[in-house]
This record gives sequence, C-alpha cells and structure tokens, in this order.
Amino acid sequence: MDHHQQPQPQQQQQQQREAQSEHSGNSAPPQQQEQQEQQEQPAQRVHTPRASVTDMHTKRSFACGIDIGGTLCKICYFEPFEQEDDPEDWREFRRKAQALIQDELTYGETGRRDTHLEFESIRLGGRILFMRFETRKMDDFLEAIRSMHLLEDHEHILCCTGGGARKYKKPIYDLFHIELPHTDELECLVDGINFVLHHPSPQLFQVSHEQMCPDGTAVRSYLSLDEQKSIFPYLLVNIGSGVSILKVNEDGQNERVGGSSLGGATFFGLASLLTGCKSFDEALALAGEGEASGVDLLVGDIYGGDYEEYGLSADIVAASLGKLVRPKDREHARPCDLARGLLDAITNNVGQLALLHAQTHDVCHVVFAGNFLRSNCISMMRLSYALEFWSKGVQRALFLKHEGYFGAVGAMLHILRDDTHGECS
Ligand SMILES: Nc1ncnc2c1ncn2[C@@H]1O[C@H](COP(=O)(O)OP(=O)(O)OP(=O)(O)O)[C@@H](O)[C@H]1O
Ligand SMILES: CC(C)(CO)[C@@H](O)C(=O)NCCC(=O)O
Repeated sequence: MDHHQQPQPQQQQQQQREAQSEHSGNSAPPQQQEQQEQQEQPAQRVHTPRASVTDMHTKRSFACGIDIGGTLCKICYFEPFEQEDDPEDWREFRRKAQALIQDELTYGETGRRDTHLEFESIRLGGRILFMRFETRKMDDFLEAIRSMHLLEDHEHILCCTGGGARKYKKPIYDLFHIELPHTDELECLVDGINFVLHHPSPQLFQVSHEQMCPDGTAVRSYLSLDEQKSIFPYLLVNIGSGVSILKVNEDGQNERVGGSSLGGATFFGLASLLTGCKSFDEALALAGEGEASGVDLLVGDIYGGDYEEYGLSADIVAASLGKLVRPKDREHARPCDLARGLLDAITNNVGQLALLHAQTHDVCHVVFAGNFLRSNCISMMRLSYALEFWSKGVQRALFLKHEGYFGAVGAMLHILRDDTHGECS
C-alpha cells in the first residue's frame, strides 16, 4: 500500500459495503453470477460457537486436528501427559504415533514438523505438536497412516477441517472404511485463535516496520498476556490460499465480512510461473533481493514527476507490475524484482481490504493469520506500516506466533470438547 495515497473516502466505503452485501462477503463475483442473481441472496451469517473455548469442559484423550487447505495440510496433535494407570492400548498408540512423528520419512519432501511451536497445556493436560505438508501429498500421508495401522480403533481421536475435509471424505472412506468427523474451517480457525489467546504464553505480536533483526527476521514485540486477552472485538484476516476476513467477538461469535481471491496461492503460483522458483521459501528469498520499482509502473513513469494536484508523488506505484506491458521492460525484468513486485501487490491489496473492513466494522485490532505470513517479514512489515500510517495509529496490525495452524488447533479442540457436561456459556 502506498503511504502517500489518501484513505478511501466515506462514499467509496459505502459503495464497497453495498457491493459486499450483494456478494455475501465475497470480493469477486461468482462465476455464474447471472444465475445467482435470480436467486435470493443469503443473509450475512453470524456464527455462534457451541461453547466458548475458554470455559468448555474437556476430556482426557489423544486428539489430532487436521486442516486440509487449498495449499497446505496442517496437523495439530495433542498427546496427554503420561500416567501410570494409562491403559495398554493408550501406551501402544503413543508409541506408534511417536514413531510416525519422529520419522523423517513421514514428512516427505514438502513436510515439516515445527518443533519450535510445540507447547504444553496444563489446562488440557498434555503437549501440543505441529506438522504440515503440501496438500498435493495427501495420498502419501494417508498411505503412511494406513501402513502403521494407526487408525484402527482410534478414528475417534481424529477431526478434519478445511475444504479438503470434504474433498477427501470419500478417499478416506475408501481407504479406511470410516467416516472421519469433520467440522467447519472458519469456526475452527476462530476457536483455535481464541484458545491460544487465553493460553498463558505470549502469542500476539506487533512488528517494527523500521528495523529488522540481523538474521533478516522481523523485530517482534509481544503483547502482555492481559493485552492479548483484551483485543476483542477484532478483525481476523486469514491469508491462506485465498483470503477470508472475519469480525470476531469475545464469545467467539463471528461473521465473515469479506474476502479476496488474491491470496497466498496467487503469490506462490504466479511467482513460480514468473521466476521458476520451486518453493514458497525460495520465492520469499528472491523477493527479499528484489526491488518492486523494477517492474511497477510509478506515477513518475507516467507524469515524468509528481502529480501534485492530487498529492501523488513521483515514487508512488501507479500500477503494480505495470512496467511489464512494455516489451523492453518485460525482457529485462529480473526474477527477484518480479517476485518482489508480486509480493508487494498481493500484500498491498490485503492491507487495503483489511483497513477498509476494520473501519467499516469499527474495530481497532486487525489480527493477521495464515501461512502466507510464515517467515514472511516483508509482508508483515508492510502490513504493519500501512495500517498504522493509513489509520493514523487508530488500527494496528497484530500477528500470531502459530501462523497458519489455528484451523488444526480448532479441530483438535473439537475432539477434546467433552459434551457429556452439557453446554456451557
Ligand atoms: N511450505 C509452503 N508451501 C507452500 N505454500 C506455503 C508454504 N509456506 C507458506 N506458504 C504460503 O501459505 C499459503 C497457504 O496458507 P494456509 O496453509 O494458511 O492456507 P490453506 O489452508 O492452504 O488455504 P485455504 O485456507 O485458502 O484453503 C500458500 O498459498 C503460500 O502462499
Ligand atoms: C475458500 C476459502 C474459504 C478456503 O479456505 C478461502 O480460500 C477464501 O476465503 N478465499 C477467498 C474467497 C473470496 O472471498 O473471494
């Protein structure tokens, strides 16, 4: 987002609100718009959780939440602390699961175990572990589970979420002859975040947009535990393959107020095409070496200087990646500049949407989640600067230590939720 441009005037916000309600919170109109327009538009849905994660009853059990997303599959595994009187089948399951978790082969070329994110929860009475791999490797993962006979008699500890929970329902049934429970991805996301916000360890942080750590990571300042619990209501901007924007209230009640189809997969997909990079991390590293001005069309490129009348200085981006319309510039574009231009374009767009929705819904705290921000200090710094500058310090960007794992955390909580105690508020 270019900081010299003026924030959107009220009138534009109103138009945006109207457009948004027409498309039920979607930024891009559906493909079969004509057909849909003839049908009645659904009202905005407010989701109320069954029981707040902060005071729900939990049971002692193993639990595995799997969030099967458009790009990445995230796993959150809960292992209860060992007790002397644990039944033998628990001991056996623990051994098998540990063998699978510790085996490098389990993760394949795209998989990782994020040991730095593991933590113990006294409240749940166990340890929480995190793993991820690319969703395109789902078949290999299912085969690993099958060959270990891990699910036999233990399918009740598994809960899937994400779009893939529906997509893989049949393949899972065909392989294991079981129907795994699945639950809504955005409800899981909100549940997962609200759980960690109330966990007694720092989760939420701001980043400095002025300086970086010597190792190239963002300078983080964590909120205090009291502050972390007091950010409600907040705007949740989840940047996964696509972008979902939700307003979340203290009790976990939430509403999807918007979204964008220009998200993490747009960046990674186009960066792969334009630069030949092979991984998300490589795309980020390239972007870190590049200059967006090598590919962006600036106001100065069009005006030959400032556009003073409307306060647009020469160095403002007039059109992201806009220089690429010129054959000569296209020929000489460096891969690193292309990656940077693309990264900035996607980030700016999310930042502008986030701010607009925060202002429209009158919330100050904008919490960014999703794996697009994993190790992505360029985008975090940019979002942070943009929100602060544009809102004159009213809105602030906050980030989460557990990045894109919250859907999986929410699915894990779904297993641990003990409904035999009835509903609690
Ligand atoms: N190792 C990685 N491999 C691929 N993409 C990655 C990786 N690490 C981070 N990313 C980025 O994270 C995005 C996926 O984020 P996330 O896991 O939160 O979403 P998702 O659940 O796959 O998508 P959606 O929720 O839209 O279905 C990718 O599109 C990419 O931009
Ligand atoms: C479709 C989901 C919810 C899948 O996680 C996500 O990718 C998303 O919010 N995409 C953006 C859709 C839109 O609002 O244009």
